[in-house]
Amino acid sequence: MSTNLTWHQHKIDKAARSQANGNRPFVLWFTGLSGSGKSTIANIVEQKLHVAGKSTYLLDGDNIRHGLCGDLGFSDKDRVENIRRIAEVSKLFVDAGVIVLTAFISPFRADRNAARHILAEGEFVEVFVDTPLEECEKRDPKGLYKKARKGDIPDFTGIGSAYEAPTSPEIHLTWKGQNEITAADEVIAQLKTLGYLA
Ligand SMILES: Nc1ncnc2c1ncn2[C@@H]1O[C@H](COP(=O)(O)OS(=O)(=O)O)[C@@H](OP(=O)(O)O)[C@H]1O
Ligand SMILES: Nc1ncnc2c1ncn2[C@@H]1O[C@H](COP(=O)(O)OP(=O)(O)O)[C@@H](O)[C@H]1O
Repeated sequence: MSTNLTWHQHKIDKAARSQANGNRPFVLWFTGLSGSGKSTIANIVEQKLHVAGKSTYLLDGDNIRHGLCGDLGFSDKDRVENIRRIAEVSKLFVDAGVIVLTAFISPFRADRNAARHILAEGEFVEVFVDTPLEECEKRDPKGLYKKARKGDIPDFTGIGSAYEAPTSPEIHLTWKGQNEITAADEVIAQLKTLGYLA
């Protein structure tokens, strides 16, 4: 616990940086099972935002676990800390006036809610990539479900570790056989409806 600290108010603030960037900054928080399509869809959404002239940054599970969260594993405790750090980093990017996309399983409801409260009101947009376990397991892009079924990854999400589905996400992508481009288009359309994009 750090003590004897004083918060510094800088002359250039979030509003000034957002205006310079021409963005309303917020976090687009993708959650879903491994293989549900978080990274794939977030990548396409980021490309679309970039082409539209927005400042963006995509924080992706596997990448962040190579650096910032390289000391964390997949115990419940480590996943809680993983999500807390991602939320704090997202907050810094939002403060910089950037649209942040995050692609983490973020399996626990309480942690996603905690992340929401680390951001200011209206800055957290939860996107539930609702792809059934059977489909994720069929895709198995990294062969991890096969390993988990063999017992080699005992705490794998959806098999030996829980995934708590969001109850009221801002955007709910229910997979019904549509491809990733259609899913990304739906995210952009919903962001417009919700007033995040013009
Ligand atoms: N035990 C276990 N459970 C789930 N996932 C595992 C596990 N071990 C390794 N992986 C790989 O790590 C990626 C998930 O990392 P995250 O940081 O998103 O996980 S979490 O939000 O902290 O639960 C996840 O990536 P995605 O498939 O992109 O979701 C896996 O590639
Ligand atoms: N509708 C879809 N949406 C997203 N990904 C899809 C879809 N259909 C097939 N895929 C494939 O499923 C895999 C999803 O992997 P990934 O995006 O890494 O998921 P996650 O980040 O949730 O683990 C990719 O190989 C992608 O090409």
